[in-house]
Amino acid sequence: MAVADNHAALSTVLRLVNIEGKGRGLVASQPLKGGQIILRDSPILTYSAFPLKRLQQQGICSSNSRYCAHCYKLLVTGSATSACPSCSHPDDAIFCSPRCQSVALGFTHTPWVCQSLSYLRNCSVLVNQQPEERQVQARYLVAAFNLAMVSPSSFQTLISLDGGGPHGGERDSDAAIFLHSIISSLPFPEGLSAPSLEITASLLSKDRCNAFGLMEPFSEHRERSVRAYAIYQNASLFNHDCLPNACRFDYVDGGNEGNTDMVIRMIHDVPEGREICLSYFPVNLSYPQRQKRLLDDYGFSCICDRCKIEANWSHEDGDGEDDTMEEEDEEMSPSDGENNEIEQEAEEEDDFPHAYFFMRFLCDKENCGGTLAPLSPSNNNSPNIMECNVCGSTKKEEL
Ligand SMILES: C[S@@+](CC[C@H](N)C(=O)[O-])C[C@H]1O[C@@H](n2cnc3c(N)ncnc32)[C@H](O)[C@@H]1O
Repeated sequence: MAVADNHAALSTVLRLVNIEGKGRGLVASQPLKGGQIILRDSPILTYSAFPLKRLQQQGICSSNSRYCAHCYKLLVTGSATSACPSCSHPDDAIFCSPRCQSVALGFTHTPWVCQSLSYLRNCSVLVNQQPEERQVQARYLVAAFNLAMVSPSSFQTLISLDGGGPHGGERDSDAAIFLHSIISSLPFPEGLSAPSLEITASLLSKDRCNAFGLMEPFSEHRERSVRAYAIYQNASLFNHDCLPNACRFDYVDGGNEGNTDMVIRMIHDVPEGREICLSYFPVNLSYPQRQKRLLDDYGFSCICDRCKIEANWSHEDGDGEDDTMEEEDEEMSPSDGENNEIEQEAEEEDDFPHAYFFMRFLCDKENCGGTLAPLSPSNNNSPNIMECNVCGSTKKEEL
């Protein structure tokens, strides 16, 4: 059933529908081809993924890199930058160009944001006694309340996003109580009161369910980490599947305007009417890791076809945190006894769709774990060239 809402400009190839057990979702309104771009979306809100106080001296911070405080492009050492006239913090006030600075001062780095971030950075109970995640959540709340002031309609869009079901806000209730007490002391402009605890909790749940990480540049020698988070009005409507049929590309360090736009491309062909899903994390996570992430962050248990199969495997990694599929394969052992061979054969048969997906669409570059999708057929690209959405490498598909 198609749903009426304010996403009219969504895309001509996607239809917004209600899907039982998932809320809203997007389906193909016509047959779609592998590589086809089905959505381009600009963020309604972005914020830095770095804590307010980077603890580099203790080796805790994962990156020494600096990014433009507005568009999050990498700032190359020695390149000309431009700074906020009222503050000089290297994470929050350095811009890659006078243009970014001028847009930021009227929008993302207003005097109120500038003052609020300085205030929070001096808030000892936040920066010295709380986990780094809490500091990043505080940044997000500043960005969200600023959005309410500079673009009330975008703030309404943010509030309208899914927050992980009716109990979504409860997952962050401790964080909400703590952050609300701190945020209430921010210097809100005259005539504007601090938001209620309920709004704070609701905003945190929107962030948890909808923020996409803009990753730091790929390196074969370092863990992937996030440089900034971005929330998109339309890309937030894609539901999750552990074997997705579309994936996201971004080109944060490329291009000029719109470098934080998200591009969603089809991984393979699908018929009209098929739901289009992304994977909310790298596809090579193990079953326990995926289930934990989905329950903790998004509030649901995944029952996609891949999870139905993998639920019957034995999972020995108790904490479910560290192992990817490749590592887990070694740990997964069928139960002892004469049925071993039969179980093994059944597993291998059931595995087939996964094996095919991993062989064809999982990037095999060291430390990458990205998904491969064909280049867009509309740009006169040679057929069968696959591009990785993490490391950006391309390879010709052997058919
Ligand atoms: C980014 S939103 C996706 C759009 C959302 N369904 C809506 O109505 O706006 C993420 C939320 O969608 C729901 N969701 C996404 N994928 C799902 C799935 N495979 N099974 C059940 N619920 C899902 C969960 O409530 C999740 O917190």
